[in-house]
Amino acid sequence: MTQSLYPDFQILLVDDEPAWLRAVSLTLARAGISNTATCQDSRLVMDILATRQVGLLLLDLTMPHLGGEELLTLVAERHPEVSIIVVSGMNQIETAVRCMRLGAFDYFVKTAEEDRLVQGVMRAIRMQELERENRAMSDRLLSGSLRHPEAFSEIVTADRSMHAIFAYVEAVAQSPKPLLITGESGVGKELVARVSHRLGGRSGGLVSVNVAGLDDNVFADTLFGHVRGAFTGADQARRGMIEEAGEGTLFLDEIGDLSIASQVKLLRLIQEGEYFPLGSDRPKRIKARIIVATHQNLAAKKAAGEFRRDLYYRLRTHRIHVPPLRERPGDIPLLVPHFLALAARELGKKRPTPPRELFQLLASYRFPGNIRELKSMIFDAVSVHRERVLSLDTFIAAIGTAAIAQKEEVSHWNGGNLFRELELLPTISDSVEQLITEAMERASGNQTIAARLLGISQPALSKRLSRKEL
Ligand SMILES: Nc1ncnc2c1ncn2[C@@H]1O[C@H](COP(=O)(O)OP(=O)(O)OP(=O)(O)O)[C@@H](O)[C@H]1O
Repeated sequence: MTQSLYPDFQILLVDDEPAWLRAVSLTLARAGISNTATCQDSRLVMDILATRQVGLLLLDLTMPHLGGEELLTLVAERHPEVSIIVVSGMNQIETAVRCMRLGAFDYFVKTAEEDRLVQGVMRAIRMQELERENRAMSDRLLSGSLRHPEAFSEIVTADRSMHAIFAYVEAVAQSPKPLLITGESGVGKELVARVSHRLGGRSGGLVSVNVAGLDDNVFADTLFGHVRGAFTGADQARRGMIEEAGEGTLFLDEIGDLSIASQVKLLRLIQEGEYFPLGSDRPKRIKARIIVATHQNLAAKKAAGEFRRDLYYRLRTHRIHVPPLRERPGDIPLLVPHFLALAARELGKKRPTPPRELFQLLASYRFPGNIRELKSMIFDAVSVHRERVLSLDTFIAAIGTAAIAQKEEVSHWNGGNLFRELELLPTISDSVEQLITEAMERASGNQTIAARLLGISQPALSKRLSRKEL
């Protein structure tokens, strides 16, 4: 079995003393830092840097032929992407200051404790990882191209903002930091989370938990699990979802609904990377990546004191906002045939042809339930349809009901009187005329649709239109 090396880049130890090289390699290997190489001749270092993926250099200062300070100057100038830690036999503050000025990341004395050196190396590794991640992310975002366009095939869209989201999802897919996905209900947040998991190339699966409505104890039990006897009724130990996710992804949906007590638990989990199963005093490490989603406005919840500020900042390191369907109307003509084919396949029917008016009707609607709503409208229509051409009736019925529901919401907010704010009232005939004109505009001139929006029959609308020659 081949063991993977850590970190992804090589750490080169340079010193003319073989005993020191061996000792430091061993110390680092014991701390899990295995991707190391050694070099006894400082004159070879520049060639090695030109040919290998070195990210960090551990450099002695006193070496024959090419001294450490000279080499440090050369590397800092020609390979600014490589971090350098100086490990010197000399405990002189002036030398340390000079080295830092020349570009060293850190300075250690050879007699210092092993632990301090290991911690310094870990710090430099993390910094390198962060820089590499940022570089990769900007390269990909700037090039605008996707490395794995096939991963996004489930997400049907031609919208530019969605393509920008794809590039971002790809860029941060391998980051260990959490990913926050916001957007109205039904816009496709879970779909984005699934693609992100797939692109992360993680060895475990994707485990989804909807945290809305979970009280704090159930939240902790669901995520952390419990040991046998942890509480009355805990006859068996239970693995939590974190363990289920293993080295995969833990997707927490509806994070905006989390109670403050559970927010504290989630914050600790993210900060410390550790958790305690209920009833256990032995901490476990989380290996999964966390993705969270919400349809709520977290910034507003934070401002209202309903969402913890520290958790909010932790979660928003990588964030995506998926726009609602009404802001990408160009996607409707792509989504309709996609869902028609899907529905026909799932319902074992022939794929119906959508009537032309369907697109006008859909374009006039705001889709508060977004793509999920469009999908279910199409599934409904296909399930009742018999003719070759799809009937508009189910759509008109669905949109009519939803439009009434929307109107009720609006009238609730405005106190139910559209005219109260007006100084001068329009005449009845002016109001009717404007209402009809607005409905016809929203329905792109389709009388059947406009009549549904107005709550009258099509012949009644037609009569009014011809009467007023609107
Ligand atoms: N661009 C898209 N292409 C194809 N199907 C989509 C697209 N966006 C969403 N869907 C489908 O719409 C439905 C809703 O998507 P999803 O569950 O991802 O939304 P959500 O934003 O997570 O919703 P909620 O906030 O209610 O959890 C799913 O069946 C999903 O497959």
